Amino acid sequence: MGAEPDVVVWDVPLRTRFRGLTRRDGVLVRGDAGWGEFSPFWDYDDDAAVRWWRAAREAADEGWPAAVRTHVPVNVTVPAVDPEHAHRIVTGSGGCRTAKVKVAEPGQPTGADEARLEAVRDALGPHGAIRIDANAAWDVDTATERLAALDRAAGGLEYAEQPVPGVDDLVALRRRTHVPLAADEAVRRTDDPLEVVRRHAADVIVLKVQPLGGVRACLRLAEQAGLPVVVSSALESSVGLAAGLALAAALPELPYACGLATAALLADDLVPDPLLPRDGAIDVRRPVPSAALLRAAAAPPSLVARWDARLAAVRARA
Ligand SMILES: O=C(O)CCC(=O)C1=CC=C[C@@H](O)[C@@H]1C(=O)O
Ligand SMILES: [Mg+2]
Repeated sequence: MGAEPDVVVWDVPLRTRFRGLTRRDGVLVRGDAGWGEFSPFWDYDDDAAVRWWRAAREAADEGWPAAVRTHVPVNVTVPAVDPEHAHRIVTGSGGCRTAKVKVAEPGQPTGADEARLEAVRDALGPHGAIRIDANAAWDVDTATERLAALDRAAGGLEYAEQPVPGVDDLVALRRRTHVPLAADEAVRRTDDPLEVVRRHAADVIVLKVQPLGGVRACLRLAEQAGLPVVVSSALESSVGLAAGLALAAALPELPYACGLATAALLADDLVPDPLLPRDGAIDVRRPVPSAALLRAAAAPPSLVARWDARLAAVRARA
């Protein structure tokens, strides 16, 4: 057997369609500190992907700052599935007491979101917390009306993540709803991630390690923001999730469950001991990929060629 390669292109199926995807792919790179993950979604251009590359290099070359906690409470992530499926996902989540439910999926009939939220409430019980994520699907009027209806259907919403697209819309909506608002795309898809904070556009900010350039970059943002932070995944393998976990573990305060339980959405993983919750929390650790699982998840040659070209373009910009 030869030495293991230091760059691996992987490709695994999802259990359920999520964000329009049925598979997830990316690159692992190995450095002195361990493996890092580089897996920008294909709708991020090469300039935007530079931050994802910095996060991968930080993981591979430096590792992460010290943890101040040993486990991180997480939400179960419920894709835009039918009510029975949503119920099963929550009851099989590994004890999560918070659920994040995707809503406003294009093409779904009226009432689908309400039915999913009722099922999630039934599965969680009265003391669980339910948050929704609309991925910027609504305008301000629609969001005002939908948040009132979904707040009722859920028996109370903890918050709504990015119900409307931009900072202006969040500011306007915030005056018209009592549901707290979390900013995700308004933080990770902009050159000015703190605009939401300066303009009082959100109650909570969502931080994702790869799109924001690494654990240390996120820790700086959290400190400057001074708002509650929810660390969420970018649907990574457990290698990439470990960086999110390291961020959540290093934050001085962690008032909300984090969106890091997404290994459950992947049908395969790259490590023998994926980062899945037990009793609603994930233990802070850094799992190591196995050669056998990397071989099993190896991408086909056409996809390897696409990633090689993308890596070269992004590294030239970094
Ligand atoms: O926050 C979670 O519960 C899981 C992560 C998650 O929802 C997302 C991961 C990756 C891409 C995004 O479209 C999506 C999100 O919008 O937050
Ligand atoms: Mg989101």
